[in-house]
Amino acid sequence: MLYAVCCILYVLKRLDESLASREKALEDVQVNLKDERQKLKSLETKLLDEEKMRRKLHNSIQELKGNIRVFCRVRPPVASEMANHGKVASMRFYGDDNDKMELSEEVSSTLGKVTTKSYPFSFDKVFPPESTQEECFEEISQLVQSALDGYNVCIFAYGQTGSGKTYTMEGPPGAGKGMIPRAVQQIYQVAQQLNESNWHYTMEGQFMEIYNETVHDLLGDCSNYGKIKHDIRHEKSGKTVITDMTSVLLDSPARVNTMLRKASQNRATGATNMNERSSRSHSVFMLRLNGDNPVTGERTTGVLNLIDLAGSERLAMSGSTGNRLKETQAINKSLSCLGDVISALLNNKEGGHIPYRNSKLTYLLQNSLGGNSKTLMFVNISPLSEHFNETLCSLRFATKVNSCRIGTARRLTR
Ligand SMILES: Nc1ncnc2c1ncn2[C@@H]1O[C@H](COP(=O)(O)OP(=O)(O)OP(=O)(O)O)[C@@H](O)[C@H]1O
Repeated sequence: MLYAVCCILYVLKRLDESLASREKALEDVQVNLKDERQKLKSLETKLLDEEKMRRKLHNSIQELKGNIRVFCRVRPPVASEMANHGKVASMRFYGDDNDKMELSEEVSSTLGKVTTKSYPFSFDKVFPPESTQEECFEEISQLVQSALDGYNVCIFAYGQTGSGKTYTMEGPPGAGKGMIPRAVQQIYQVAQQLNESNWHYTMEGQFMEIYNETVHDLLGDCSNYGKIKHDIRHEKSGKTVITDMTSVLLDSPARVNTMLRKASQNRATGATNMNERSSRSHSVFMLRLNGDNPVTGERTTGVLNLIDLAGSERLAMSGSTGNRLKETQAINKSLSCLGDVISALLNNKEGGHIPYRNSKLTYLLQNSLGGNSKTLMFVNISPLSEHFNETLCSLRFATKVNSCRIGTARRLTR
């Protein structure tokens, strides 16, 4: 009996010891957990600080590069042009930063003496004919990042009909895909990474066309095309609202392809000849990026505008009548207003007048062409000799834009 009691006491003692050591282990685990939580919190704070610093540095770099930048892109000759014995103009590309080009032509004097006349140009970047879409996008991807960080960004393609504007902006599907699908893809990727710093993004896209100074919805019901009047309003918050314009929530990269297809369908509805129409209207893809950080309480709205402008060639006014004359006048007016706005920005003193209201295009882009925005212009040019004069005009217009340096961009916060 005594032996049994001793055994029970012994077992109880061992159990007691084991319990005590488990309690101690639990205590240790709790202390460790507290330490780990503290470490995690300080890492989170560090991550937030680093993200803030990244945004600040990124913006400083963009400002140093200039808030209006101009890239020149020369397309290669296409097969049909080569088959028709198209003559390629003499062009030279140089500069340590791939930022210079020279156009040359042979001119005959009245005495029959042939000399070479050269026209040198310098831009932020020059893309020769062999440049890929990937190379072009690499240069603009930093501006896409700025839109995510809450700045208004405007990227537009300027040039004569057939110079490669649509190819640059939308591009053929696959490896050649253009700036719009690449920008959306980058935004998805970066938005996912920024989730780790507690930033949550939503993206809404609108796609519109300005034809004859009238705004059309390219994402609405085809049967409504041209029947609804859309007004442009700028709210005090800096937001641009276009009334009754379809807005598409872009919650997966595949949506952008569906959206581009829909836009091209609508464009076809509005035109008897799609190519003809696309070169005589401006298309504007407006992507609004709303960022929300519940931890820091920060909210940002950035807008990325990608604009494929109407063909810039000087269309003969004489002989044009009816619709053609109206179209010609509308294109000439809006492109020259764009030049006027840029000149005004160039010469602007604080608070000076900028004639945004003189055309639908400049009014729509008001918040993306000024002190509160970053702007990039692709001037697309044809390589052919027969387009030499138009090419020269485009390069001169772009030079005017390039010498325009606008004020410091401010981030839009909601
Ligand atoms: N970088 C390029 N590489 C290969 N082909 C190109 C390139 N740029 C343009 N092209 C081709 O050149 C032709 C004209 O290009 P595109 O339609 O993009 O011109 P555009 O300036 O948009 O004309 P439009 O004003 O009529 O819309 C197309 O056949 C296009 O595929």
